Amino acid sequence: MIIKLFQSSHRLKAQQLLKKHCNSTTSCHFHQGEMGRKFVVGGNWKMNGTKSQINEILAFLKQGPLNESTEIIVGVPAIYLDHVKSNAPANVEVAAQNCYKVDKGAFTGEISPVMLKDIGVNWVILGHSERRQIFQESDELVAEKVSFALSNGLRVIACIGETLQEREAGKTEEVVFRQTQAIANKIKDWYDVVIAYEPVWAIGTGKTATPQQAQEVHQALRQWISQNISPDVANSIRIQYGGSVTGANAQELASQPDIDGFLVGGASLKPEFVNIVNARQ
Ligand SMILES: O=C(CO)COP(=O)(O)O
Repeated sequence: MIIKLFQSSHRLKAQQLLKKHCNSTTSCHFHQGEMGRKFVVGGNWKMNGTKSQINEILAFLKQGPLNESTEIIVGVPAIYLDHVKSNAPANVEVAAQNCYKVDKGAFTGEISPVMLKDIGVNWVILGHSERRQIFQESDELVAEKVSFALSNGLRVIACIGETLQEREAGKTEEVVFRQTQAIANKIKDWYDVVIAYEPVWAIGTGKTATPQQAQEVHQALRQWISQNISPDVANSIRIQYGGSVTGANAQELASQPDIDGFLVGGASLKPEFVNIVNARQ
């Protein structure tokens, strides 16, 4: 069962079971430090695609080839979730791009985690900077959504990241720690959370963070998580980088030790997404 959990991406759960196992036997060969984090690449389609364009994306995903050791998730506009869920290759998971913090009621235009689960969708992207900025979602609301989605059995890609102004004011770490703390205030278990670090200045601008800039933030965040949440969570949680990732820059970014995958916007609509999925050698 532990091995199965590892092969899926419930690594933290597996790690905790292993820890118990290691404490109860003297002949255990597993040690925490030996446990890698499964590379995870998400395609965030945002508000793009007609049914026929989506079928073209599904066709290149089917054609692949897609690295079997990478977990792949596509973030689909709500209206096409059911269609993509029914037509995506089996190794491609489907995510919503948002959901609300209650299960039903008078919330015109919203969708709930219960509805997502009902059509077989197991993932949701929450707190994307476009939700935070254009739709004024606060740290508090994002955290409430993360908590509610998790408690309904969804797995969450939780997005954080600083604006250009914040970076230039030297506030990058302060912002990403604050956004993560807001989530930490509302959840206990991080098994089903992937964090996407997406510097706002790199989103859709063609200005990718350099591998060093991204690694620096990922490493600082992991250290912060170790000190403020737990060393186990820090060791296990996957941190994706997002912001102008392309087939051309993915490989070098993927070689950084604290970059565990990507959340890809524009390039996830194109066949080069396959190269990004396969970027971790
Ligand atoms: O916002 C993003 C993914 O969520 C990144 O978008 P781009 O890859 O288009 O910069």
